[in-house]
Amino acid sequence: MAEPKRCRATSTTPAADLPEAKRQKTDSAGHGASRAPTADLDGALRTPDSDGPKSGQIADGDAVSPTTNPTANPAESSRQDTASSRRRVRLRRDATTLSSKTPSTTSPPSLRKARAKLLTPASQPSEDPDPAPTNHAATQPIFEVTSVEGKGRGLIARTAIRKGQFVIEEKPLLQFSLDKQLPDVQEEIEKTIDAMPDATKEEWQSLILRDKGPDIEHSLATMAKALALPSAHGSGAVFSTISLVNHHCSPNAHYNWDGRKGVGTVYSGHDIEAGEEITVAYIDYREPFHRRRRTLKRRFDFECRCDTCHLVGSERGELSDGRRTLIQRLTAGVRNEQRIKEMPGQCLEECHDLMEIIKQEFWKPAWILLAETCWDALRVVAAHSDKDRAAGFVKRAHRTFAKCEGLHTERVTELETMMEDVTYHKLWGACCDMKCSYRDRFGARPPAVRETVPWEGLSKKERKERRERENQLEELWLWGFEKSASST
Ligand SMILES: C[S@@+](CC[C@H](N)C(=O)[O-])C[C@H]1O[C@@H](n2cnc3c(N)ncnc32)[C@H](O)[C@@H]1O
Repeated sequence: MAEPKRCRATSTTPAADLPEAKRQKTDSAGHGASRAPTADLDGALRTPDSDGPKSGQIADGDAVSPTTNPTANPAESSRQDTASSRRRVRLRRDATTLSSKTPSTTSPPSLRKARAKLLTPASQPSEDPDPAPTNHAATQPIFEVTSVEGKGRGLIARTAIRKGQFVIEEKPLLQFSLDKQLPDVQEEIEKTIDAMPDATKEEWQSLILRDKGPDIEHSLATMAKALALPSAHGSGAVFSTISLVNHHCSPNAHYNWDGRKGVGTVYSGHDIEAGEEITVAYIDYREPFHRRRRTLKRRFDFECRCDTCHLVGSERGELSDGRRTLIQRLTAGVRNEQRIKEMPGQCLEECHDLMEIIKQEFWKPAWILLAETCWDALRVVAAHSDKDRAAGFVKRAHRTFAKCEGLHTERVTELETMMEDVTYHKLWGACCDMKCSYRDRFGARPPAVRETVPWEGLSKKERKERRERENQLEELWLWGFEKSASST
């Protein structure tokens, strides 16, 4: 077994960054405050994909210049400082005019509780059956780099990794535009490599994929593309360790670009056993087999050897491909602005179906896809000012995204603001001028989550059953699907 590779950037605990996260939250709240609550749905509606690259999918966008450390540029950071102080001034102005909508500076108990839960250190025993992002790796490497049959090198878990556990965070060795033509990328990369310190150059050299044959070794651009994962504004980033994580079409971990820190992060998507390979998705893995294969060949020049691609017969065709096609179709449907406007009830039901199919297709739930569906459902109910459901979706989306991406991403910060006041959603009330009632749009109001019958006089067994039922109801309510709760 190969010597474990040293991972460089695993020492930042989420708790250590809390003050900075809070500052950003205030900024984000200001954004919300400055937005008209009845923004036009057509203009304001944003698909989650347009927020930046998500789910390991490479997004198209602006070019970025290659750099080994995007945050180290003093001119850039002073520009960011000026921009953020200008934003704070604007925020204060918004706060005076919209004082009734501005969240209090101290977090409400619900938010404090949620944060505290998510920040439970890994070393402390947690009561939470579904624990939150933690940072074991700071003290003990939780993976090793070793060779994996048919895939070259890969990351193998050394210890059991729990769902939502932090695996690694790393600054890229280099970044380059994914939109440019190969010769231009080649030039861009050559310049960056020339400017690298010797140690970084060596790290880059060690990444070179020998199995791609002699040609690829001569084409830096093709090599970099084969190693790159999405980063800021449609650029690709090559990492010393993260670029060694192999692809899987039902991955057990989630790669994300943290634009605020300028680092790539990996969090486990579900429990991973010691000895199991840690995998992420390089592409949108909701696609059916043939499309995934084409995209992987075109962008990364390899044929996937994961278990999902090795399914045969109807297991792959009718079942896996059928479900993934349906997942894609339903996802497009629930993000369609016209449908959100005209048939929100239907969209919400489809979000529910979507979650069920996602749970069926991925033998361990694909949490990031569930979180994105929750985010989609939130947009539907927010556009129609459904406060009850929106609060449930916000809570669930926050919890799940925080597990997949950590606490610092734009989306998680935005959700925290909404946990204080859900009407900060960009689309809040965008469809409220519609001439139909709440009942027409969503059906009857959701039933109360907690039963009002008193507990006195119940036997121990009855109390236990009641508690279980209430927990079940609460779980469904958290997902926002009260209708299902009443039908169970
Ligand atoms: C970003 S690198 C990952 C690290 C690589 N295994 C190495 O040894 O350096 C991507 C390359 O790994 C291999 N690879 C990754 N995932 C794979 C998979 N699911 N099936 C087959 N090969 C894979 C392919 O050769 C691909 O071009």
